[in-house]
Amino acid sequence: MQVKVIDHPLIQHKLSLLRDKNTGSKDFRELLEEIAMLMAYELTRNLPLEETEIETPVARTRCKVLTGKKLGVVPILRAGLGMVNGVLRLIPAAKVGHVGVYRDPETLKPVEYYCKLPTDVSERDFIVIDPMLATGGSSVATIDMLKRKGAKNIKLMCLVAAPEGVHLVNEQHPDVEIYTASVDERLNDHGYIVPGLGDAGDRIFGTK
Ligand SMILES: O=P(O)(O)OC[C@H]1O[C@H](OP(=O)(O)OP(=O)(O)O)[C@H](O)[C@@H]1O
Ligand SMILES: O=c1cc[nH]c(=O)[nH]1
Ligand SMILES: [Mg+2]
Repeated sequence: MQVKVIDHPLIQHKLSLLRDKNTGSKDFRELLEEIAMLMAYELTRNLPLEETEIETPVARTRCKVLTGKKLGVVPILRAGLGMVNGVLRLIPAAKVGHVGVYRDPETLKPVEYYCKLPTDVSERDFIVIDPMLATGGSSVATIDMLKRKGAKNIKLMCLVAAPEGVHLVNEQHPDVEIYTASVDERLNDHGYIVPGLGDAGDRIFGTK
């Protein structure tokens, strides 16, 4: 199983608060955004730097700045929207694409309904974001879509993953690195992650 678990104490603490069924939508949204920002810090660890020369109030010096590599963030609607602002706080120059995929509650298969990406897809590195990686169907469908449009370098960032979803993404897209705050035990008979945190979209938007 190829997956990077980000086990920073701040992320783990906030994730535990998110899992609690008594956490309401307002706190859920705030915590999710904070965790997304902390996870983005880890995902961007290897961004390329270049040297430049600047003048401090004291002396001229050489120092490092980002090369300006083009990045794209792609939330999977709806629940992925809850992570966008956290990621953009660290990489504000990233363009945001949107992919609409929902999981049919009977078949658990992904249903695609929207796709709007930056025009220069093939020039960007992408981070696909969604709090939940359950069967993996929605993430695989989104990555398929991005690759069909020309994306070559994609990372997947989710909050909670099931082993089943990690295996499917590894199998279908072995080049895509998965980052998560937790690999949980399993899926239940309805395809929900156990222990998980319930339906992420409904908890963010208060729809249930
Ligand atoms: O790995 P999978 O088995 O595909 O399940 C995960 C997907 O399910 C949830 O979305 P949902 O279908 O509930 O849509 P929503 O975000 O609009 O609520 C979640 O946000 C993922 O996109
Ligand atoms: O546990 C799960 C599985 C799919 N989608 C969710 O929102 N939660
Ligand atoms: Mg949902």
